[in-house]
Amino acid sequence: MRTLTGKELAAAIRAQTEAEAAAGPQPRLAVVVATADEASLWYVRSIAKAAASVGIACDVVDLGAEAAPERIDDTLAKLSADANVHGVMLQTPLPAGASAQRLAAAIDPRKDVDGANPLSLGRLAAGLPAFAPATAAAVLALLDHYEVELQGRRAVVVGRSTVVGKPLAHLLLDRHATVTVCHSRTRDLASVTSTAEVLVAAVGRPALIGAGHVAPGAVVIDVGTNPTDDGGLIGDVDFGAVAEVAGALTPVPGGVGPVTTALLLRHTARAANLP
Ligand SMILES: Nc1nc(=O)c2c([nH]1)NC[C@@H]1CN(c3ccc(C(=O)N[C@@H](CCC(=O)O)C(=O)O)cc3)C=[N+]21
Repeated sequence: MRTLTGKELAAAIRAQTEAEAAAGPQPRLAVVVATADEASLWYVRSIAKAAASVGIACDVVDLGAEAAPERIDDTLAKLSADANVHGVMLQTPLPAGASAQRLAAAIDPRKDVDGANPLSLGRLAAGLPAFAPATAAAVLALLDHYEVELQGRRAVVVGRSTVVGKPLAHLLLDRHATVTVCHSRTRDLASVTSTAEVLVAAVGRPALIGAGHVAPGAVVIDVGTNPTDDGGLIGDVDFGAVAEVAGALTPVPGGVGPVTTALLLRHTARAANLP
């Protein structure tokens, strides 16, 4: 079984991004936060730290966990109109009553470095240039890095979220995989996931995918980052059990996560260099 780690790939992407960022005016990323969620705030700190390391300016705009949707909308619109800001990201989760899908429409698609605006998702589906959500892009980057063939192969995505499952299905289709998307209402999940040559778990349920869900030799990508009670992190895949069956598997932590952060910064550098 091959362990597909993301750390080296993330470092390589950051090195490239540092060079791209140095080629023009300093790229600037604005991260809008309206949550007290610990995992989410951890991600924001790690984005800020990684941005600094590659020469990208990062403004964290914290509106507080009680922020009204109108205030979030207004902030996204102002940042989108600010010529000094090249990338705008709205962190999730959001306060009750605020919809990420609705609010993301206020992000200028040219600055939409986490692919959250519905226009970005539509463009992605239509095969037009757009920023893909960094997490979905990270799955493809890992598969490419480890030279996993996609053309003509059966890919199964578990999870249909707007940030991962749906955009990822389009990215995989674009690469000529045969794609099936499963979700909470899928009957007999294991019978579907067992047909996968490439299996991606992106649901947010700790250890949902066990040995019985995986075909021998399959490539398994674990997108889940579920916090544990002891302050650790566990994926959607039962690593120990699936490692006995799979041909290759990404670890959590140290798999998709670091590549996600690196790609968000790459997108920001590219947004800054758009003609
Ligand atoms: N609009 C939006 N886009 C997101 O992409 C988004 C979001 N909101 N809200 C929160 C989640 C969470 N998320 C993570 C990204 C990287 C790691 C990551 O790099 N984790 C490290 C380990 C961290 C540790 O050890 O605690 C790793 O996997 O190696 C984790 C979690 C992106 N999210």
